[in-house]
Amino acid sequence: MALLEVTGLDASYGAIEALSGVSLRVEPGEIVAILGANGAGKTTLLRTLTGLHRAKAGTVLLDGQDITRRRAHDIVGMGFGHVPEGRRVFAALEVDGNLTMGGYQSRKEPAALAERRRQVYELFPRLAERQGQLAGTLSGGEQQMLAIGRALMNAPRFLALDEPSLGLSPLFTRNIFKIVRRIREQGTAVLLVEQNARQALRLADRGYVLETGRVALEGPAAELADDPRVKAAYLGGAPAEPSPRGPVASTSDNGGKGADGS
Ligand SMILES: Nc1ncnc2c1ncn2[C@@H]1O[C@H](COP(=O)(O)OP(=O)(O)OP(=O)(O)O)[C@@H](O)[C@H]1O
Repeated sequence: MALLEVTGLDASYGAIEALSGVSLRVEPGEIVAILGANGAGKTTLLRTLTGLHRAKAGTVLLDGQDITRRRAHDIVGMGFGHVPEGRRVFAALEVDGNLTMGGYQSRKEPAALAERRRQVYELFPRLAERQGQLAGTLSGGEQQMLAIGRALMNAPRFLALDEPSLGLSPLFTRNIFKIVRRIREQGTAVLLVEQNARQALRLADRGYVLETGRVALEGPAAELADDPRVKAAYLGGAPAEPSPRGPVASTSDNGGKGADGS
């Protein structure tokens, strides 16, 4: 059984249909990348999976349990971690206080929490050095580390990351991608939304390309990286022949970043 099984997911904002019939799965221990141009529905997908936005139709199963209309708080408690776009750390709290907030649901298990805190600091030595620093004064890359560390305080079985490399230098980006690999090695499956398609496909086992709210392409990451349509739209390759399944989103619509997000 897949760890995450999404079937026919629809979501909208008033009259705007943001997701139409999205189906995808993530197996235990997998890293799955979600690619797509600006406005393709990637953030809406994560927000709908994590209960922050209400699905209009479809089902989301986490380890066989229906979480489609559960509250965000309950979904976190079931082992689904979410690192939202834009980091959103608690700026007025110290680094360590942010980790405490992340582990709030396990507050009655102090020994387990202490062990997770130790693991987070081992994963992010830079945060360990800054335990007492106010989160709002951390650099962007450090805030991203903290946002990931905070989500890990719940020991998630499954972690959804929304654009973890956004706005980071190439060095920090490489570091974050290494961390994602280590998180997987520690047994957490990852759903990774990224504009940095080249690196995301190198890291991921499989991927899905979203186009105007629909899954336009899916497959093993290596096959996607080799697909002429993906190359043309996301990897800075030569323009592809028109797709029989419709056009893949245009290269000019990637937020003004280079094809690999640098
Ligand atoms: N709060 C909202 N109210 C109305 N429309 C919204 C809202 N949030 C997103 N949308 C619309 O839903 C569609 C999908 O947006 P979404 O943010 O999920 O895309 P995305 O793939 O994450 O884009 P980006 O890469 O630019 O972050 C877009 O057309 C967007 O304008």
